[in-house]
Amino acid sequence: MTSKRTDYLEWQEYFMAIAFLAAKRSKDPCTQVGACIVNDDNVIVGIGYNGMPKGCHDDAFSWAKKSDDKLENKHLYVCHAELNAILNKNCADIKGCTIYVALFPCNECAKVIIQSGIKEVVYMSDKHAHKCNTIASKKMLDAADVKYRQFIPKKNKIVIDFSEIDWNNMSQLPETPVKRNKSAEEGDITITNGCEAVQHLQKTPEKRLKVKDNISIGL
Ligand SMILES: Nc1ccn([C@H]2C[C@H](O)[C@@H](COP(=O)(O)O)O2)c(=O)n1
Repeated sequence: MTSKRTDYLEWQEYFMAIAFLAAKRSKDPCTQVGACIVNDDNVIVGIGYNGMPKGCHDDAFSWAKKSDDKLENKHLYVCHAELNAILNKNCADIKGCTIYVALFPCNECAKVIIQSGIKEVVYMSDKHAHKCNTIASKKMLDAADVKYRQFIPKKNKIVIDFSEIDWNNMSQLPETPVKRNKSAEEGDITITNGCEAVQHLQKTPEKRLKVKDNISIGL
């Protein structure tokens, strides 16, 4: 029996990665934030990123942070990722859910989180911990018994490679790097990792059988 793969994403990695992927949609030139809301069955019930309200076009409103013209500062207008994730909810209510968010929620988001019934915040960065709005946020979350904890990922990067879907069963090649144990012959390849072998196979399909038969394993 072929066992399942072992390098799949764990739930928390997956949810935080969804939050980070959503952040890729943000037009904020300085800070892109994403949020992902999950219920007790590990079902995603809301996703959001920081952006201007509907109808307030991204090119019509300034993304400035410290403009002399106070009305040019984005903070007056931008909807935070947590707010958008809550407003984007795809179910009647999100009571008892967990929100995964890249940055610790500000005081305004804490209000919405509390009022929505979310019971836990999982965050990556608390870089504004010293600021009043974060201190106030924690004061309210604590008073409302909304738990919060930092997520420390096992891996710093998750790569989404769209070409992966095209791999055939040849991608089930040995995962550990192997080296050639004899002089290279035409068509031979050394598997330095399954990816390279698969890419080579895809480029030279006429050699597929030859290369497959002659793939060197071991040292
Ligand atoms: N928990 C958070 C914190 C921040 N944001 C958004 C709001 C702004 O677009 C940006 C913060 O601005 P900056 O750090 O550049 O002053 O990040 C959010 O959505 N959720």
